[in-house]
Amino acid sequence: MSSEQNTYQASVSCFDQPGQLSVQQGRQALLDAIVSAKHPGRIRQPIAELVGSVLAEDVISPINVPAQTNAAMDGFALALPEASGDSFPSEYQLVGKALAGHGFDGELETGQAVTITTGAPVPAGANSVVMREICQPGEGVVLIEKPESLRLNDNIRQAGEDLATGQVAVKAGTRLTPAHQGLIASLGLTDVAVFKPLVVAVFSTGDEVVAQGQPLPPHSIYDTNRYSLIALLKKLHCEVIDLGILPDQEEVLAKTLADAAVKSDVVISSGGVSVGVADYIKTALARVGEIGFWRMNIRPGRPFAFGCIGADLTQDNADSAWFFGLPGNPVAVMVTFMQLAQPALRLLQGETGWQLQAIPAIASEKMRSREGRTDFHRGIFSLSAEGQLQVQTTGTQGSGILRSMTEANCLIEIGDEHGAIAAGGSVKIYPFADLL
Ligand SMILES: Nc1nc2c(c(=O)[nH]1)N[C@H]1C(S)=C(S)[C@@H](COP(=O)(O)OP(=O)(O)OC[C@H]3O[C@@H](n4cnc5c(N)ncnc54)[C@H](O)[C@@H]3O)O[C@H]1N2
Ligand code: MOO
Repeated sequence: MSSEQNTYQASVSCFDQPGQLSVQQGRQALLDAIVSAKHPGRIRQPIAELVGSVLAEDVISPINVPAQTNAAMDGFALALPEASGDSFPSEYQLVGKALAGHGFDGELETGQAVTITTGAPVPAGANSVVMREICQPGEGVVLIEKPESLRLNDNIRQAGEDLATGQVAVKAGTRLTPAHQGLIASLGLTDVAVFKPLVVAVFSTGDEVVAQGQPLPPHSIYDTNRYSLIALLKKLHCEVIDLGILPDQEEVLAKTLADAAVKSDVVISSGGVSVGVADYIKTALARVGEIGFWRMNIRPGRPFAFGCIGADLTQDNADSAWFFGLPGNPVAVMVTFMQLAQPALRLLQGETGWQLQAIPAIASEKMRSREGRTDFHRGIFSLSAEGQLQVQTTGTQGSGILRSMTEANCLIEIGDEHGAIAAGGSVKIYPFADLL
């Protein structure tokens, strides 16, 4: 901690971090601080409502999927002579039907066939399925137009080829997608164990910040940050407590933080975290908890603060919560949420193996930055005619210009090691696909 941070001492230490951090160090420090924190408890979640939840236990397949070996095409199931190499007869004796949901009870002898539909069980003795389009069914026989195209095991889906009984279908810690929901449904399960939603309390600060529906007095601004934050948190599947807009008063902020920690796992504020004479978030937090670190070499978002409210959060402590103090500028709020708060929130939700997706791209224009600081520009990526991933900025990059976020499809990162990037230089981009 810097000497400035050391003036904000709390009773119990969750942290052991030095002063101004790089983005990498800050992200790691957040993860290190919370890695041993308790996950929220578990609940059983019905299979129609799994998307966005984090799986709390491995899902083990109780059955083979598919349960039976079945046809992948509408046509005829054939019993080919196995020992005839690649040369098969063109005529087969038609002895019955196997329709989806209705099997054929007998066993085929070599040279016999049944009509079959996609998904119907392949009868015993059959070893190939041939598409209807290249067959001519007749009275008691079926003729294959090009017998040289026949292959053993063609168009047959083996029992258990998707999942075998006892196989791990989805690992604990996975954030569930529509594909997982479908896969879990295919096992016949009605519900699975997921982590309870993380409860996150959110408020805006500032005497100039006004709620929607009110007239806008001189020197004021409508509250933007609470709404972008609530939307981001809901996308992350958190349960949100909206604490509204708080005035620039240390006493009120300290009381709100302490109260919020009792009913939430995480508290996120915006504004009041810099060095202005009315910026009280840090002093308020110091009264009811501890600042882990404050200020990072990031733009936008330099005054970002992280800490805890109440006692040691590595223990099961219902009156404590993690705290993220995001800067007031609306772009800084979204950038610090995505780059810093998001990985920590996902870890607290029990999600494992998730990482921010950084992709190399070529800058289509000159981009400003400074060595020793990580800059995040709002960008629009596309593929060039040559198939090269390229990115341009959305134009003016002020930290209060939220339009830049709405026009972008990614953040462009210019790391600490770089100054300005010339057109044609390499940058990293973070596509918005995950959250926006
Ligand atoms: N002397 C210094 N001044 C500033 C520094 C610094 O290092 N030294 N850092 C600048 C940076 S960078 C940022 S970012 C801001 C952040 O400061 P705060 O977190 O204290 O934010 P505020 O001063 O409260 O507000 C900044 C800006 O954002 C507007 N705002 C605040 N809340 C909302 C909201 N809910 N919805 C919409 N807009 C909001 C506020 O009106 C201000 O314009 O500090 C710089 N200054
Ligand atoms: O870095 Mo602050 O976040 O620009 O406005």
